[in-house]
This record gives sequence, structure tokens and C-alpha cells, in this order.
Amino acid sequence: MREAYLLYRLRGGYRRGKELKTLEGLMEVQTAAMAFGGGVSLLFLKSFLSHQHHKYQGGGGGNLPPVPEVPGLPFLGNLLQLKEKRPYKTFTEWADKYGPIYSIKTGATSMVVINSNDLAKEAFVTRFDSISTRKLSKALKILSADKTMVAMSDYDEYHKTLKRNLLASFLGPDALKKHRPHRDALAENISNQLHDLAPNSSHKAVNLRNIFQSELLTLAFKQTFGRDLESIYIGDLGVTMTKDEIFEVLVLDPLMGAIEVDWRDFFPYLSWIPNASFEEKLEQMHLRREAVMKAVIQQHKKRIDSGEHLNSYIDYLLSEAQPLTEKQLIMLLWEPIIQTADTTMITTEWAMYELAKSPEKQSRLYDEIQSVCGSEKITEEKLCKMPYLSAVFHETLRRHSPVPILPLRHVHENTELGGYHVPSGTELAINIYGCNMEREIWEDPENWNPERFLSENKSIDLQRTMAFGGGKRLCAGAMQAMLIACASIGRMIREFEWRLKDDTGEDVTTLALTAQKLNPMLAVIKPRN
Ligand code: HEM
Repeated sequence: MREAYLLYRLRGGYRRGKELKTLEGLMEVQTAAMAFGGGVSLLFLKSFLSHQHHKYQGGGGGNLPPVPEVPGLPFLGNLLQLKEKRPYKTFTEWADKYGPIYSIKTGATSMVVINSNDLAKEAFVTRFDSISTRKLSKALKILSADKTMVAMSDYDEYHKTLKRNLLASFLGPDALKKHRPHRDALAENISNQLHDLAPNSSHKAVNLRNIFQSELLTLAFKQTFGRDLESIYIGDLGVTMTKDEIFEVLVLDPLMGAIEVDWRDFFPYLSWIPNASFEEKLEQMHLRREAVMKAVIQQHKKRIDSGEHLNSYIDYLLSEAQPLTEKQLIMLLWEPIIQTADTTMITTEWAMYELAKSPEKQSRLYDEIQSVCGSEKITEEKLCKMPYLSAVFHETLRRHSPVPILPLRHVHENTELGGYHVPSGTELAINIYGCNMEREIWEDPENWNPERFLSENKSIDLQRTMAFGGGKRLCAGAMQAMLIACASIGRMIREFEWRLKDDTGEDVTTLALTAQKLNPMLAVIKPRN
């Protein structure tokens, strides 16, 4: 068994501290393009330019002007200008120079980038019918099992059915009520672990991420399968995996895999050229995830066959939903696990980082909690009475939007945005980070300042900051994320005083597909009386 496990690891099973590859990987595109040689490049350049020319002259645009272009290079377009690991920053800088909507070329693909709230709303609602599909990168195609999940599917009947299922059993108001004991257990467990660590935290700082992430995974398993999972034998791989290892296969690997760059994404007409190492890496990731999910599903199918039913997503999908293929079942059960374990943790960690950095704001929040709860526990019912806590949550989503660029949308018929003609075949990037940094809407946007939401004098709706997207593709888990993050932040501030272990100034660097803090927050915590 141990040998099989070692063999599996050697084949690339787990890699900690692996090198990040985002658009930095575009450098490889340059190398690849050079490798094809000048003659070939010129040939493609000619066909590329003629294609672009026809697109912009093509029908459907009426008299509307084309979207302003960011100047780039022939053939490569703007690829080399996107080497920065955080393209949302580059997009936002370009918005200052070229306006809130512009078009860029990533190789042979035209992409329109939107950086303002009004334009995003236009794309979410008014023009949605022309922009409701997705054209996935090679990596996302493999990892989403070719759109077999809610978030990556086109907006069609399949998507609507899946989203309905998810809301009915997992994330809608009734389902959230039923899963309440699991969220309460999460808050309780985090509190207990922090109390255990507090006495030594001035020597050994507390890494909230480790605790929170593991509890979120527990929650995700309870909601998806009815109970937590400590370890499991994976028949297809011949190994037993611990919870940490399962987390790596189900959450960390796919998050990293999703940002792997295959140069053929930028030059679709070169798709016939093999890129075996890329495909093998992603396929391995997919197979490992599938093997783990299959093992867990098998275990629970046996439970259900034996007559034991639990309040869980798998019980719902197998009894109430229309029949699903094995591939669909695997993907639908995996999706909320990765979604639960990632963005809520990112938001909570950023909020706690900002509060630990700012003793006055921390005190203000503590005073609010005390005045509402007195000697009683914080419960979800009391959250609506705490406007400052809500403001902390929304300001964190604004300043540190966990999904800084929405998954790309595909324009499938000629349309318009902001008074410009956008031809069919264009990719659309909605830069949520850019929208949340828009100076006309947010004063001093770089500054994390929850007070800005208090002056609004009205309740804050979940779409105020664009962090959950909008329209028909609005995040299905927004309410769950809000409940977990607010209840946990409230409880952690109520029970402890937080300060950063090393307050060495701003540390707002991010990592990966979602805007995870690059360096985990390390804090010293002191129990309050
Ligand atoms: C703070 C936490 C979260 C943030 C900021 C967030 C953000 C987002 C964003 C930006 C989208 C894309 C919308 C689009 O493409 O237009 C999305 C989609 C989605 N999210 Fe979340 N999310 C969070 C938590 C969750 C949780 C906890 C779940 C489930 C357990 C979840 C489930 C989904 C699903 C299913 C979709 C696809 C919706 C669709 O395509 O119709 N999210 N989320």
C-alpha cells in the first residue's frame, strides 16, 4: 500500500509550494511563437489580420463604432503586456488610459474588457442574451469535464436545472436553514481551536487560514455527503488518503490547474499541434479528483442502499433530481466542495487581516457586537442588527474581491456595450477588481474603509460591490458565504483581540485564480474578558 502511495506521489500526486503559472506563462507563448519560425508566423499573421478586418467590417454593428483598442504587437497582440501575475491590475491601469471599455488581442483572440459598474450591469442584464455562453480554455475544459458544472456551463436548460438543484438542496433559503447546525458547529470549532492556541500565540502566531480552511472542508462534506470525512481508501489509486490529501486533490490542485496556460488557447488554429505535457498534467489532476470523488460516492451509495438517509446533496441528487450520469454526479458533487472551501475563507482572512491592522475599527466592531449581544452568543439571527459587521464584510469584498475577473463570457451574436459594436466571437472579461476600484463611485478606493457603507443609510444588498457577479449568473452561494463569514468574524472579534504578528506595512499581494492572500495572516490573539 505504502509503495503504491509513493509511486502515486512520484507520478505527481501532491506538490506543495509548486511554482505558480499565471499569465506569466505567456512568456512561453512568445518562445513557442518564435519556435515556429518567421515564415510560418508571417503566414498566420496575414490570415489573422484579414480575419480581424472582416470581423470589424461585418454586419450587425449598424453605425456603432468598434471598441477602442489597446495597441499591441502583430500576431501576439497584447500577450506580452500581460506578464504581470495579476492581470486585473493591468486591466485597471489600462482603464485609466483607454477608458472603462477597450479591446485587446490575446494572440488570435479578441477580448473586450469591462472595468465599470454601469458596463458590467449592461453585460449582466441588458445584453445578457448575446453573452450567455462560455468558451473555455483547454485547462478549464478538462477541469470542468467540458462544462459539466453550474459555474462553467452555458446558460441553457441544463444550467438552469443544475442551479435549481443546488439551490433546492444546498444553498437556497430552506436548505440553508436545514444546514444551520453545521455552520454553528464550524463557528464553535474555530473558537475552540483559537482558545487552545491563544496562550502561546505571542511565540507561535496563529495561522487562521489553516484552521478555517479545514473547518470549511468539513462543512462542505457535511452538506454534500451528510457527514465529515477523515480518510478514505481510493480504490482506483490503491491508496488511503487523509483529509489534508483529499483537500489537495479536490481543492488546491484544481485551483492551480485552472490557471495553467496552454499557448494553443491563444492560437486556436494551431490546436492540431500536440502539447502532451500540458494535457497529461491536467488529465492526471482530473483523474485523481475523479478517483477520490468516486470512492466517496460509492461509500455513500452503500449507506443510502442500506436505508440510512441524511440531509445531504448526494441524497437529494440520487432521490429527487432527474437521473444523472456518473460523470455528472461526480462533477455536481465536487463543485460545491471547491466553492465552499475557497472564496469564503479568502474573504474572512482578508477581513481579519484588515481588522487586526486597525485597532480603532476592531474596537468599533467589538462595541457594536457587545451592544447587540450583551452576554449572549452571536447567532445568525442577530447579524442583521449589526450594520458595522455587514459593512466590514462588504468593504472586504470590495477591496479584496475574491474573484477579481469573472470567468470569461463568450459573445455568441453581434451585440453592443457602452455604445460600441461588439462582434460575435469576442471574449468578454468583466474586471470586478476594476469595477470595485472605480473612482467615480468609490472615494479613495485603495483604502479599506467599512465606514463608507454606513453613510449610505440603507441596507446593503449582496450585489452592491459586484463581488458576486450579477444577473442570471449571480453567485449561488452568496447568502451562505455572508452567513459564514459574518458569524465567524463577529465571533472571533468578540472573543479575542487581534493584532498582526509582524505589522510591516501593507501586505496585499494575492495568489492564484481567486484573490487569496499570498502570505497567510499570522496573528497574536488575546482572549477578551
Ligand atoms: C465570498 C464568497 C464568494 C464569492 C465572492 C463568490 C463569487 C462568485 C462569482 C464572482 C461568480 C461568477 C458569476 C459570473 O460568472 O457572473 C460565482 C458563481 C458561482 N458561485 Fe460563488 N462566490 C462565493 C461563494 C460561493 C459559495 C460558498 C458557493 C457554494 C457553495 C458558490 C457557488 C457558486 C456557483 C454555483 C456559481 C455559478 C452561478 C452561475 O453560473 O449561475 N459561491 N461566485
